[in-house]
Amino acid sequence: MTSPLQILTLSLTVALSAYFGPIILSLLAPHIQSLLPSSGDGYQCPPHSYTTTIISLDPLLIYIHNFVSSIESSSLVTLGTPLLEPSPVTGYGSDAKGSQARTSWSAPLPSDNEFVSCILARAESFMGNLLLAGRDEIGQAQLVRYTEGQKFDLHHDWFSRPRLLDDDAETGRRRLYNRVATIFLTLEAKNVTEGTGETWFPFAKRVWADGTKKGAGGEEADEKEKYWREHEDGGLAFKAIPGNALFWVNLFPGNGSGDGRTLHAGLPVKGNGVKTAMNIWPRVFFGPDA
Ligand SMILES: O=C(O)CCC(=O)C(=O)O
Ligand SMILES: [Fe+2]
Repeated sequence: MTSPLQILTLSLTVALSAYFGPIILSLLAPHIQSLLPSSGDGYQCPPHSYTTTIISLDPLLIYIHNFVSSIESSSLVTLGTPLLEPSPVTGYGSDAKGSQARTSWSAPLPSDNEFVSCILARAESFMGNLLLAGRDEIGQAQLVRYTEGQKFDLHHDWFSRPRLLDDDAETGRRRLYNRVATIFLTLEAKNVTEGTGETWFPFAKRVWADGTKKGAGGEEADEKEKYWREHEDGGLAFKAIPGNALFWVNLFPGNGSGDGRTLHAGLPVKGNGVKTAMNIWPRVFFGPDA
């Protein structure tokens, strides 16, 4: 027989769950999707939860914290790893493979994969008014991997002359494009030691570069220095931290020409370090066929 104490306990449990249940659910809701399995089954693109810090205003360079979750990172790495090949260098007019300037591995990522399309949509929404709907494109994502000694020497991501879109070859349309901006996202950094595998911008200056070491943020500024440092040869070097990304604008807004101050390098990964990252290069189109 059920005792009065059991009935009381049961009623209390029901009442408490009815009261606290919705509160607990609403607290968990933003995190539930990122806890789903990495197989892709049942994955639904969650709303973003990144935060941003403006590093430089001119050119615009923004540090993005937690652009992707660890589930998203590992799924992208798993997806792209079997596709990796020696990296081409496309910025200088030809797609030379095996260049000594860029010794990493890379792979285009299929845009129809649910993780890739989710991150591209996130990137596109981050870009806001930089892309014109119906004309411009977010482009194809690229996975890159660096192992011992691999690097990408100083370069720009923009093309010195806009390129013709290969996809137009069959239609006779002649659309010219350039990479208006870059989102460079670190997905994995295994055994990547301090001072190695960084992304270095020799001309980057902090907004608050006024000769003093710290910004107005005080302790907050100290905290942020975990993510980047002043490089001994000038500019700023950003550490490879999984989930975090760099966003910068490659082209001058007025005439669409490339901004030389966006020069950057992927510094060598040393020892048994492995850095895996993702490039997103949104395209703006020019010319009468755009
Ligand atoms: O590896 C890096 O830190 C930068 C890579 C890069 O600049 C590129 O792939 O275009
Ligand atoms: Fe680059």
